Amino acid sequence: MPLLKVHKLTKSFGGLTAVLNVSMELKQGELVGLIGPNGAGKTTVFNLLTGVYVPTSGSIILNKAGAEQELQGLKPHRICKAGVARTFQNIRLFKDLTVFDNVRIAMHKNVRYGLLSSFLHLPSYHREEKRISEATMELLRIFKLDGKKDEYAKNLPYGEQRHLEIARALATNPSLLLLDEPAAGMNPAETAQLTELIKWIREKFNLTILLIEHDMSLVMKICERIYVLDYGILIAEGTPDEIRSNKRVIEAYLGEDVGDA
Ligand SMILES: Nc1ncnc2c1ncn2[C@@H]1O[C@H](COP(=O)(O)OP(=O)(O)OP(=O)(O)O)[C@@H](O)[C@H]1O
Repeated sequence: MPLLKVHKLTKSFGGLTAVLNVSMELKQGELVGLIGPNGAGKTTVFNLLTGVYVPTSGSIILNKAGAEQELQGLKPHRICKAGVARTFQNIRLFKDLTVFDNVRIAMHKNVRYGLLSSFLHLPSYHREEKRISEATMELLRIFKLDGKKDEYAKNLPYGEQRHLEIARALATNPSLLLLDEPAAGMNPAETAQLTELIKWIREKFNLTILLIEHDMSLVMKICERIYVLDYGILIAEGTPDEIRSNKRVIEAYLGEDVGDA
């Protein structure tokens, strides 16, 4: 049973159909790319998967430990709780909070104390807060941000803000991670480093990853499969080699000489 099953997903905005009958499946542990020209509908697919938009039609089914859950129509926080986390094309951190608090707040999705014990500051509250602080620091160490835990997010260099956004997404303990253009704005050295990091976190956190990316060196290097969108329609699906040599994809998006990894 796939981890995620998307069936005939459609989203129209008035007269414009941004996504039409998109079906895709992600197996547990896969690292899959979603590519296509500007305006093809990639971010709209992410917004549908995370509850920012309600689909016009179609279904999104997440399978967790053998139980299927329909996600379409759920609010973003319910979808996050179900195990889907994301980053954004334009970084959306809590810019006026510290690096530590950005991650700590995301961890609170999984708190194990009730409102009453928090109000009364019972031992269970203190135990849980300690656990959250330790787990937050552990994540910051992984992303080499522990030395900057007290800095405001807005003061981090761009590349580190992108890392912090991924750390914050992981703090919600997802089974599916959606990365929207994680390499945008990065130089080649930063992109190479990010490529390794994405591979590594997949193993470490037992994740399934779907990523949107225009940097074909990254996509072709780490994705096992790739879906290609054009004008809201899936025009191809396959391995990096199949996509590289797909005539329709070359015409719509890649051009003749792209994609050597
Ligand atoms: N909220 C909205 N209201 C109206 N139209 C929208 C909305 N969101 C997206 N669109 C339209 O849907 C289409 C797909 O946009 P989308 O942002 O999903 O493309 P994309 O593939 O992510 O592009 P890019 O690579 O440039 O980020 C575009 O024509 C866009 O203008």
